[in-house]
Amino acid sequence: MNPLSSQCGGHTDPFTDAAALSEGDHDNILESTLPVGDDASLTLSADGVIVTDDGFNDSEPRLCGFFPTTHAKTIPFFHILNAQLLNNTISIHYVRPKRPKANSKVRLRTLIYPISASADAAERWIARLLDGAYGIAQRSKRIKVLINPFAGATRSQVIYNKQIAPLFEAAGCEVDVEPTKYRGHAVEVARDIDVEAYDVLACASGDGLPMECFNGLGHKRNAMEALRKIAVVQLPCGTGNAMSWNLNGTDEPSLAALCIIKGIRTPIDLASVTQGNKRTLSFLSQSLGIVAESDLGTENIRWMGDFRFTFGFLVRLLGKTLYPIEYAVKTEIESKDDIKKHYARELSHLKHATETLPSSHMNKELEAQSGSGLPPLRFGTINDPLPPKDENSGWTRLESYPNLGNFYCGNMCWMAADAPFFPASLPNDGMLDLVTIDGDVSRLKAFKLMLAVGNGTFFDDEIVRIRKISAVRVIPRFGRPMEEISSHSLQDQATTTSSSNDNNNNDTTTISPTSTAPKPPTGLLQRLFAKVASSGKTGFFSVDGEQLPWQPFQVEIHRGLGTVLSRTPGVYQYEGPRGWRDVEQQQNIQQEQGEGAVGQMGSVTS
Ligand SMILES: Nc1ncnc2c1ncn2[C@@H]1O[C@H](COP(=O)(O)OP(=O)(O)OP(=O)(O)O)[C@@H](O)[C@H]1O
Repeated sequence: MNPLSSQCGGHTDPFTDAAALSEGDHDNILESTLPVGDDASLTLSADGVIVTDDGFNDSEPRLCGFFPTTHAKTIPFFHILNAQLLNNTISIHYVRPKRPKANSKVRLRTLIYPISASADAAERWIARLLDGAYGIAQRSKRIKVLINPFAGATRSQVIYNKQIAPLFEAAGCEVDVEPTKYRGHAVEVARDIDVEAYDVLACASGDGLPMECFNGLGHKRNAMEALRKIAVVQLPCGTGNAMSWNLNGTDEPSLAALCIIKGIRTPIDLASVTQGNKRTLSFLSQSLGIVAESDLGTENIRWMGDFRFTFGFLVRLLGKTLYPIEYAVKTEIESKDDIKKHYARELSHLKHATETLPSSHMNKELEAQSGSGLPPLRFGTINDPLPPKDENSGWTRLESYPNLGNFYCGNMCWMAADAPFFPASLPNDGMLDLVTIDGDVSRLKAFKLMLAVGNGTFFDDEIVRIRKISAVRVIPRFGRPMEEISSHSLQDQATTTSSSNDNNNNDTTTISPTSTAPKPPTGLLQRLFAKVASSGKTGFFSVDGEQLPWQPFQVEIHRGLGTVLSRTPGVYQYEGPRGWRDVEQQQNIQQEQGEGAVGQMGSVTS
C-alpha cells in the first residue's frame, strides 16, 4: 500500500479517475454503454468496464466460497491493456489476476464481440476506454529490454518470454530485446542508446542491471537529457528486486510488467559516489558494516540460499563486531519527529499537485542544465578538502566513529521484500536517509532490531539514528583492500587512490573489524563461524547491492536526476514512518489556527 492511497481516495490514482463520466454530462452518459453481441453490453463506469453478458464466463477471482451469480463483471481500468475495432468487431486486451491478492500473477485475456452500434460510436467508446485505462501514463511505450540470463534463479529469459512479452505485445508496446553477455554490458548498451528511439530501458534482472543502466546513461555526453528522457525500470527476475518493490509494490514479473505498461514517468534522486577519480551513480543504497558484510561477505556460504544473509548477520551480531570509520555528514534533517513532519509536508504537496505530477516534480535547476554531462558535484569528490564546518556549510567535521555497527544510506524505502529499512524515504525530496547503529549494543537489543525492520518499529527504535542528509564522506578504519589480501601483503598500509589526497583524509590505516565478544562454539559450528567471519579481513562497501572497491568514499545526492516509471508518482509503495499522519493532523490544526488568527487580525485591521 502506498501512503497516498487511503489519504486522498481516487484522486491520486489516474486509473480510477472517472472525469469523463462526470455527472450532468448527458452525452457522455448516453455513450458510455456500447451494445455488443446478441444480448450483451460494455459500460464505462467510474472504475472500469462493466461487461454484461450471460455468456461471459471469465469470472473474477472469488473470495472464499462466495460465488457471484450476476453476469455483470467489472474489469478495472488498471487491468485494461488495449482495445481495437476491426471489421465491426471490438477486441479488448486485459489482464486477470490469478488469485485475489495484491501481489498475484496476472494473465492475459481478450474479449471479442461484434458491435451493434455504429463504427464511429464504437471508436469514441474505445477512445474513452483508453483514456480511463491510461490516464496521464504514456501509451505504447518504446522499450529496450535487457535480460540478465544469470539473474536470480537464471530463469529470466523464460520468465520474460512467458509472463512479460505477451503483455507488452498486447499493450502495443514497441519492444527490442537483448540479453546481457557479460558483467558491465548494460552500461555499454545504455551509454550507446539512441535517446530519441526509446522511452524505457527495462531490466529483466535484479538491482544490478538498473544500476548499470543509470551509469551508462550517465556516461553520455548529454547525460542529463538522457537520464530525463529514458526511464530505467526493473522487470523483477533477481533475488532482491528492490526497485520493483519500491515503485510497483511487487516482485511478480507479470504484475510488474503491467505496472510498467501503465507506469507514469517520475523523476528520482540519484546519488554520486566518488572513490579516487571514479564517480558511480547509485539509485538505491550505500552501506558498510553488518548489513553489507552479511550480504557481500557471505558469498562463500551461498549453498545456504537466502539464509546465508541471516546467518552472516547472526555471526556478526553474536560477535558484536565493530566497524570503525571516520565520517563527516551534511545533515538536512536531524530528528525523527522533524523527518515525519517533512514526510507529511511532502505528501501534502503531492496531494494537491496530482494533475501536474510528472512535471511539477522535475528539478528545474537540472532541466535548465540539460545538454551537458552529469551535473557538477556541489561538494567536490573524496579527493577534495571538506567544506569548512560552520553553520552555513551544514557539514560536521570529520569525526571518529569507533563503535559503528551499521552504516546504511538509503534512497528508497524497501531494500528487499519484507525489509523497509527507510520508511521515510521519498523518491524526489533531494535527500538520502542515513541510518547508523552502534555495534556494541546488547545482543538482545540488536536481535530485536533485526525483527523490528519487518514489523515497522525500526524507525522509532531508540538505538537507530536516522538523519536526512544531502552528502556524506566516509573513511573506513577497518578492512584491507581485496588486492592486498590476495597478494598476501602483511603490511598495514595506506589505501592509495589513483589521485592525490589534498587534505590527507584518506590515508587509512587498515585494521580488522574488532570483536568485543568471547569466541563462538567449538567444532563444526566454530569452523562455519570462522569461515563466515574470516571475510572480515577485507571490508565490503555495497552500492545498490553491488560490491565497490574498499576505499574511502563520498556520496552526494542529485535531486530528480534520474527517471523511472511508477505506479504512484512521488511516493514509494509503503505506508511511511509510523505516526506521520498524526504529525500531519497536528500540522493541519496548527495551520487552521494560524489562518484563524490571521483572519481575526484581518477583521480587526480592516
Ligand atoms: N551474461 C552475464 N554474465 C555474467 N554477469 C552478468 C551477465 N549479465 C549481467 N551480469 C552481471 O550480473 C550482476 C548481477 O546482476 P543482477 O542484479 O541483474 O542479478 P542478481 O544476481 O539476481 O541480482 P540481485 O541479487 O541484486 O537481485 C551485474 O553486475 C551484471 O553486470
